[in-house]
Amino acid sequence: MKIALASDHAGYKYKEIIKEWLKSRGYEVADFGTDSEESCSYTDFIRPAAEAVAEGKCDRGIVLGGSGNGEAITANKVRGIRCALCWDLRSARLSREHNNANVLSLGQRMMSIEEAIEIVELWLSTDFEGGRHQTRIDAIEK
Ligand SMILES: O=C[C@H](O)[C@H](O)[C@H](O)COP(=O)(O)O
Repeated sequence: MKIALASDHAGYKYKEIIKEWLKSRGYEVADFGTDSEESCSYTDFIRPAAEAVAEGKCDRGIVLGGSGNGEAITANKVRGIRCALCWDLRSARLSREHNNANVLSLGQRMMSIEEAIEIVELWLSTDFEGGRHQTRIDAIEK
């Protein structure tokens, strides 16, 4: 599975750690930046990552910022993206089971790196339930 990864300066540290974690677990990673903790606009990095998922060049996306809010808002502007801002294991699990989220947004200022990796691991391994939830996703896409 190929993961599009992106952050702004406020999510950079976690992005780098999560990148190595993903590679160690056999995931292919496309890193869309940013490449340092120098202040920047998350839109420049998150949008191309979301587009890569929407275009099928990557299977899933993970975006990071200080809160994850602006990153989720940006990703969700791209048609076909269902980006979920997750803050714990339950929100991550439900974003897959009910929403078939194809992009995960996390806030580096909101959780420890251990919590972030636990969330990533669960999010990547949880399947969509389909059924009544697919009907709702179809309505969103229309
Ligand atoms: O929602 C946006 C993200 O959390 C950004 O990472 C955050 O706004 C960046 O803030 P600052 O420029 O103060 O580091």
